[in-house]
Amino acid sequence: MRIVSVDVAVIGAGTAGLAAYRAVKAKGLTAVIIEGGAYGTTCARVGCMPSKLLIAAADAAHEARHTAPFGVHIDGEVRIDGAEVMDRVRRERDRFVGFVVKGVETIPAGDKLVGHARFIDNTVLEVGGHTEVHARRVVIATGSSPKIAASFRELGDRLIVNDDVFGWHDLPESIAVFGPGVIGLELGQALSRLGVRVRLFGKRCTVGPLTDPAVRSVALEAFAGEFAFDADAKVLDMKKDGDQAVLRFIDHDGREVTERFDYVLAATGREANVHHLGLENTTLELDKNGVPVFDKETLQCGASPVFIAGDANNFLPLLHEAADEGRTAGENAARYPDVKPGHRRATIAVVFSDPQIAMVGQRYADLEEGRFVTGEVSFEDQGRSRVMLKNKGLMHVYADKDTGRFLGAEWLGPRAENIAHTLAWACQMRLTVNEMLDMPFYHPVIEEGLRTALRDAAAKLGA
Ligand SMILES: Cc1cc2nc3c(=O)[nH]c(=O)nc-3n(C[C@H](O)[C@H](O)[C@H](O)COP(=O)(O)OP(=O)(O)OC[C@H]3O[C@@H](n4cnc5c(N)ncnc54)[C@H](O)[C@@H]3O)c2cc1C
Ligand SMILES: NC(=O)c1ccc[n+]([C@@H]2O[C@H](COP(=O)([O-])OP(=O)(O)OC[C@H]3O[C@@H](n4cnc5c(N)ncnc54)[C@H](O)[C@@H]3O)[C@@H](O)[C@H]2O)c1
Repeated sequence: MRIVSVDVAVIGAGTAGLAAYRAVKAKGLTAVIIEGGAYGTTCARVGCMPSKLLIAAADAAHEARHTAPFGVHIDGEVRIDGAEVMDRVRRERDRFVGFVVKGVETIPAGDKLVGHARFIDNTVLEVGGHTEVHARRVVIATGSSPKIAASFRELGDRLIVNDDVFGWHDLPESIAVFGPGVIGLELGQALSRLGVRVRLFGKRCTVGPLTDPAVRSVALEAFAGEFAFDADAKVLDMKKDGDQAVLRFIDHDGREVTERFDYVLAATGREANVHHLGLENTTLELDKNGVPVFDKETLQCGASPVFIAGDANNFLPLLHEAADEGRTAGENAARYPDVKPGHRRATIAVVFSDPQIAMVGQRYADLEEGRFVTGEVSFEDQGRSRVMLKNKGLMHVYADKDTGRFLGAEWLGPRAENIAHTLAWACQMRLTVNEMLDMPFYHPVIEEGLRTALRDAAAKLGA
């Protein structure tokens, strides 16, 4: 067994791990970055980027099919070539992965270790059965994986996860998607728009990350109006039969239905990759999910020299958060024991469905009852949205009853990815609703809808 001694060992060469490694090196310390899988990151390889590529193709198909209300007619069929769709997804995905891999190639060979890492104690790691790393500090940046209930295993090779979709060379005829969270909603709607027969099965009427019941019910109606979507499914049985999956379930009308699908996509949530890390060999305290208990500002696990960043800590599993947390964890690993809080931005999340879903600042579910007002706008009659025939959705903005400060928002509506940034910046700047209303609003734009919601909040504040 080879022995390597370094200041900091980083486990995982994803977005968080690479940021941590670079932060340590910038402080002039020695470091190794250990990767057990393929280089390229989850985001570029099987996450953000290939999913958005698939959605872009789906949007093109959808727009082409919906020109008639404008008096614009495409005479003839809108033809989707599944092989071409997947070819572009994989080609462009490989390009994005290539950029990441190029970056990894600039890391000196002596700083890279290939193999799965396991803790022997708090600061000694065994890597791939060939190397023992003695580090003064460790950063865990091992990402997350799909969480799949045992009942799905009956489906054998008909059961797939997001990673499998992006390896396809053609589109299937049909797919059952379990989990109307972020992944299930994005992929389910995209596949449906690309002509795949989709049925989306949910649990307890959740949709995306929404917690505001009114916004959620508008979202449920919008998506269920487009493709088969049972938000509170009662599945009786699922099994593999030849090269298909057979599902028996109770439909909306209470009837028992048996339906066959080419695949079942499990998008039922993700769990941190911490279970094969040998954490039982450390002194770290673990939470109920087996994740080390850590400080959300410094990312330090207890008082130990171990830090945890990105999806591995199960806190804010988003790309920009993984990059920020990686840097904080790396800087604090370098400074240990003199750790300090890293930069936390206002929270922002976008689901690239159509209409898009966005959440900024405090979630409705986390607001204190009686301490806030809700401003509302429906996009049904919002000028610009109606002009473009994108007039679906509902926005709720929340403001502090005493100070008038903007606290957060949840909504479903057109171009939410852009408005989310305006609102996240206002949130981080701790603006009041009146200060936001003092800002310019052009005409005619979707942001005028936001102004309506803010005016509604201002009226309720009595401001
Ligand atoms: C389908 C999908 C779509 C997404 N879309 C978006 C989006 O649009 N916007 C957004 O903000 N976020 C999105 N996300 C989330 C985003 O991709 C993740 O939050 C982010 O990639 C996490 O980065 P990370 O560095 O924590 O993990 P990763 O990039 O997964 O890196 C972890 C690395 O650790 C390695 N590893 C694990 N265990 C070990 C071990 N024991 N030893 C050595 N190496 C190990 C893994 O092989 C992996 O390379 C999406 C995710 C998915 C799945
Ligand atoms: N646009 C983006 O930013 C983006 C896109 C994709 C993923 N992500 C990240 O990845 C994370 C994981 O996404 P995800 O969609 O896997 O998880 P999720 O937690 O968002 O959704 C899981 C969904 O599965 C449902 N569910 C669980 N068990 C079920 C069952 N047996 N039957 C039916 N439904 C079931 C849950 O009720 C929930 O709605 C997200 O939280 C997000 O942070 C972000």
